[in-house]
Amino acid sequence: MSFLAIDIGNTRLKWAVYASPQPGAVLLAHGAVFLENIDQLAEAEWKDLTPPHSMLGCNVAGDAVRRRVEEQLELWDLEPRWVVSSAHAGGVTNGYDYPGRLGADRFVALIGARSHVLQRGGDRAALVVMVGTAVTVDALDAGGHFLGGLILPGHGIMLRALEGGTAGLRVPTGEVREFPTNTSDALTSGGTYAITGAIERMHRHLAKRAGHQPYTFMTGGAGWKVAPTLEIAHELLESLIFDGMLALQSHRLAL
Ligand SMILES: Nc1ncnc2c1ncn2[C@@H]1O[C@H](COP(=O)(O)OP(=O)(O)OP(=O)(O)O)[C@@H](O)[C@H]1O
Ligand SMILES: CC(C)(CO)[C@@H](O)C(=O)NCCC(=O)O
Ligand SMILES: [K+]
Repeated sequence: MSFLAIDIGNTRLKWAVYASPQPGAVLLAHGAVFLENIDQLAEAEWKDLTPPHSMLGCNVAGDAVRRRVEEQLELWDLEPRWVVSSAHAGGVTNGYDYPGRLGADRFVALIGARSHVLQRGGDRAALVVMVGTAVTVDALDAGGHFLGGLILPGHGIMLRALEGGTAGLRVPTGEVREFPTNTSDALTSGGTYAITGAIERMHRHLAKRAGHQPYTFMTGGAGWKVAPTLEIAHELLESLIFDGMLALQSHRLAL
């Protein structure tokens, strides 16, 4: 019973097909396309796939994009289903003031993180970091309660904002340096340390609240760029959102 998981971010759509809708299922195929190219999925990347039996998606790119993806899904006899953040699902209790307003990608990543914590024995808090178009840094306590989190601009948005708002900051990508001595390095280092600084700060908040060192799980297209500069122990879990969707789907089927 193959299962298609779709993660629509603000820059790219990521998809993966698993042999079954269960955590740890075998990955059969996967891909990523920029949102500009999603109207070609059915005639390109998805054309020769074995038709999946079920699907679940999470979308933070708006209803128009979701509808365009649903058109592509007409290739198969599937009921499109999309995650909506709620007060409680997949072992996570959502502490947002208005639970439905939490980005579905954040909710699903928290559910994925919770399933990783449970696999490792349970009783530990987790910091869930997603480095994509935007960066989110979300805190999960040892009981699976989402305590709250940060949203900040990703690297690309920070650079574009600086380029757009100034006359002298249109320069090539630089290197991360402790003491940058040119504009390129100053911008690249500023963006990277803004992100790692926020992560390290939230890690302190969560360690203090939990009374122990939390796990730190990092995911997202630009996670690998941040990882070398991050001064706390962490794990890159590229498939965290898909792990969350597998956990959600298996919970749903078990009900
Ligand atoms: N070499 C780079 N220099 C600066 N910014 C970059 C670079 N590569 C990627 N980015 C930016 O990092 C952000 C995230 O990249 P990417 O699209 O790979 O992540 P993503 O997880 O697919 O994002 P989303 O889920 O939000 O669509 C984008 O805003 C992109 O512009
Ligand atoms: C913050 C992003 C853009 C990260 O992808 C997404 O989760 C989103 O649009 N969230 C909605 C607002 C919120 O989570 O509070
Ligand atoms: K995302």
